[in-house]
This record gives sequence, structure tokens and C-alpha cells, in this order.
Amino acid sequence: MISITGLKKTFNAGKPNEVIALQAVDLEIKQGEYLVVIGSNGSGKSTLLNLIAGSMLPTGGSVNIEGNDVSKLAEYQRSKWIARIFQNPLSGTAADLSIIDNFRLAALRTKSKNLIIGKTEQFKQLVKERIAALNMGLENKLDQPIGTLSGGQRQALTLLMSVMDECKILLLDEPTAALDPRSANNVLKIADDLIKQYKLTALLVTHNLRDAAVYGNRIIQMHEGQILKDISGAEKTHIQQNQLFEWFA
Ligand SMILES: Nc1ncnc2c1ncn2[C@@H]1O[C@H](COP(=O)(O)OP(=O)(O)OP(=O)(O)O)[C@@H](O)[C@H]1O
Repeated sequence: MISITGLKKTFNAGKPNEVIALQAVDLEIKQGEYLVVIGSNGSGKSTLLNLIAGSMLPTGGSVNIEGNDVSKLAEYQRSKWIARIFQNPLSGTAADLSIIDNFRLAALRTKSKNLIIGKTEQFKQLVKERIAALNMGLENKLDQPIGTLSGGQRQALTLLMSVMDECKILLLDEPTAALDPRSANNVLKIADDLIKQYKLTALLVTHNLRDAAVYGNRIIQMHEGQILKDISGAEKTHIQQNQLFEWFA
């Protein structure tokens, strides 16, 4: 699904403040895999996500998605495959627009010219049903500005918008860092359900080792721009939070 070969990123190359953020990373991520990315501050986790999303271009190496070399494609050109959820719940939605209008915008993002899609009553009903399934009581607030919702509610809706938009890859960049523990838990559970239901390939960057132990079917640990550990299968299923903590010793 995602094939990363020799991926490198150097910031300020040749200058005194040069930083090698990624050093020739190789990584194969299978379709349907839910990969949790952990690692200390500055180890290259966000850089890896940025290079997959196309929000920055690599210094070397390549990113392939479904056999397409996307290494030189801009972020918007990769958006037919990729949706990204950020730490800040304000990212990715238009605060002054209603919930339903935000869903319309998201639906139009990858379906340019077919402006009718988001306007129909059928579309509104579909959005209402999907929102009701989140069990957050938001289905009767479709005309309310999305900016009036809590951070957790917005993150949940942003997730839903992404999957309704038929993305195949979900990039979760510390999506719960700004949320209280209960909301954080809800958002990660919703993400987990959506990833399974829509058979998405997902990457979750997190500093929360409990979440890293609970969610996903593979964990990588980044260190100084390289992959230090990579576990999956039964080893991932049985790993405990305290064992992950020891990785940081
Ligand atoms: N735009 C940039 N310009 C210069 N250096 C950068 C830039 N972005 C990242 N870096 C550097 O690259 C290295 C990797 O950063 P990155 O944000 O990928 O780490 P991270 O693992 O996501 O860290 P954190 O857990 O703190 O979010 C760090 O040393 C960082 O300072």
C-alpha cells in the first residue's frame, strides 16, 4: 500500500544549523495495517508523516502509494488517497460554517465539478446517519457552526469527514494531544472503529504509550531519524505499556 525507500530529509543542508531529520528510512506498510509511531521528541515522527502526506518534499528516496511514485506530488495531489488529522481540533474544518456545510466541503474536495453532491437532501440524510452512529448526540445539530463544538466533538467529526471522503490512508498526528482523557479515549475508539469498518491503512503518531499498546497492529519506534524497533503480530498484541516505556531507557 505504502512503500517507502531510502527516505531522507535534511533541513538547512550545509548550514551550521543543519538537521538530519530522517536518515534513509525503508518502510513497507500493508493495506489495512494500523501503524503506531512512537519515539522521543525530535526523532522524526512528524517529518515521516509530512513526507508521506506531501506537505514537504524529501531530500532523497521515494514514497510509493498503491504502486504510484508520489514523491514529487504536492499535498493536494495526494489527497485522493490521504486524509490527515492534526493535534489541533481547529485544523481541517471551517469554524464559522455549519456541521453539514463542513461535510459538503469535504465531499467536494475530491469530487471537483460535481457540485450537486453536497447539496442534496440524500447527502444530508447520509451525514445525519453516520453522525448518529458516533453516539455523540450531534445528529440534530447539523446546522450549528462547527466552531461551537468541543475539541473532541470536532476531532470525531473530522475523522468521519475523512472516511466519508473515501480516503484510503489516514494519518493521525497526535490527534488527541489537546483533548481531555475522556474525549481523547472517545476519539481514538472512533478512529479505531472507522479504520476497521472502512479497512483503512492508518498511521498514528503518539506520545501516549498506553494508546500505543492498545491500538494498532504494528508499532515502530523512531530514534534520531531512523526506525529503531518494529513489532507486529502477536508481539504487538501482547505488548504492555511498561515494556514500551523500557524502550526509551
Ligand atoms: N521545518 C523545519 N526546519 C528545521 N528543522 C526542522 C523542521 N521540522 C523539523 N525539524 C527538525 O527535524 C527533527 C525531527 O523533527 P520532527 O518534528 O519530525 O520530530 P518528532 O519526532 O515529530 O518530534 P515531537 O515528538 O517533538 O513532535 C527535529 O530535530 C526538528 O527540530
